[in-house]
Amino acid sequence: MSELQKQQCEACNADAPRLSEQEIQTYLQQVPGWQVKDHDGVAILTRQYTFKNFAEALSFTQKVGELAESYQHHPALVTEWGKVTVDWWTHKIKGLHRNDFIMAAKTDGLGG
Ligand SMILES: C[C@H](O)[C@H](O)[C@H]1CNC2=NC(N)=NC(=O)C2=N1
Repeated sequence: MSELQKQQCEACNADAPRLSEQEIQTYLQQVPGWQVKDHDGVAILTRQYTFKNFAEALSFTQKVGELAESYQHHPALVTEWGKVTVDWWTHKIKGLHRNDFIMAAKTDGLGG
């Protein structure tokens, strides 16, 4: 299990600072497969997982949903045939917080 996977999300409020570009680059190295994309000026951490069929993609989506509920930190999820796209960001700060990288590492731990 990676260091990020073991960490807990801390409560994040609107005053929490967004990660700097340098911090983002450092954290990205710890979650191979994840990328940062820009959505209307908001940085989002994204990854696609592939599966054999729709049922497996849906089952993984459900697991990510349960993880999200347990941490009260919620991603955008797109489920397609053989594919799930997971986007993490922190709505309250309109950008990336360390929590998003922790959740990305925990998502990888679900065995997608
Ligand atoms: C009250 C509740 O905990 C907040 O609105 C949470 C819900 N889930 C969340 N999920 C994410 N990804 N970012 C947030 O800022 C966020 N806020």
